Amino acid sequence: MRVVISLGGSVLAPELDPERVAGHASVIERLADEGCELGTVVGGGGVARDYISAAREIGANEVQLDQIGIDVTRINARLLIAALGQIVDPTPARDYDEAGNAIRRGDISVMGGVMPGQTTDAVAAALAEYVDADLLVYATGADGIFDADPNEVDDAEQYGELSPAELVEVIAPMSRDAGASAPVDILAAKLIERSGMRTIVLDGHDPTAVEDAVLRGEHTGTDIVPAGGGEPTYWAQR
Ligand SMILES: Nc1ncnc2c1ncn2[C@@H]1O[C@H](COP(=O)(O)OP(=O)(O)O)[C@@H](O)[C@H]1O
Ligand SMILES: O=c1ccn([C@@H]2O[C@H](COP(=O)(O)OP(=O)(O)O)[C@@H](O)[C@H]2O)c(=O)[nH]1
Repeated sequence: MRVVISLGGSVLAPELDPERVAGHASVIERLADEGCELGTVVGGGGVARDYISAAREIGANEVQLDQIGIDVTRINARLLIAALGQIVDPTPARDYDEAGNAIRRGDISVMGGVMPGQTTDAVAAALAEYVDADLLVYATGADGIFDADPNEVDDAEQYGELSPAELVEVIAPMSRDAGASAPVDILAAKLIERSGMRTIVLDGHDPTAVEDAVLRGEHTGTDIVPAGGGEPTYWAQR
């Protein structure tokens, strides 16, 4: 089973904590031990937002801010690689070919951002389509997609399941500025719609949530189920 995991910066590196990074790396190693082929895409987290807000104050434009964000995601990729030992491609992939080649060799691939105007959510969706993944998992700061930000609105309601077209509709009004917060960005939603990729969005603060979802199909987040997706049997295909 081939899986792409998007580890949001808010779960991997809200601030720098080596134990947190090691916890996520342990889960990735266990998934590899269970026979999963893995591509991992990491976000920028608090450090990226600090850099972006400082540069915005100085007068940087949105593309410059995105470039700063991308650089930080690549540093976070190196941090996760450092925690993953021997079974990982030691260099963060700069594009989808590099990531795909590493995965085909049997290595875990880790990458950050690739180009301005998007976030690592879109990178993960593109990588999942490129390597023909069975499953795409977003480990983020909320337990799925809600009708409002659940960290801001007390009675926000979760969508247990969405079609890819519904996902696009829910995500479309959210901000696209550098450093903006959304569980999945609009380009990611459109790529998921185009590819029909089976996708889960879940709260990744506890790294074992990803393991439960991938190996056992157990999670409390949002399932994005393409038309004709049928029963989610992917975890039985390992
Ligand atoms: N409709 C929504 N549903 C879920 N989360 C939302 C929504 N709107 C805003 N958010 C916020 O988006 C955050 C995820 O964005 P971000 O912090 O950039 O995550 P990540 O680091 O995982 O990419 C969530 O923690 C939540 O506070
Ligand atoms: O392909 C990419 C990936 C990231 N970014 C920039 O880097 C920031 C941090 O990445 P991301 O939002 O994925 O991090 P997270 O929200 O997970 O901390 C984004 O807001 C963008 O400004 C970008 O421009 N292109």
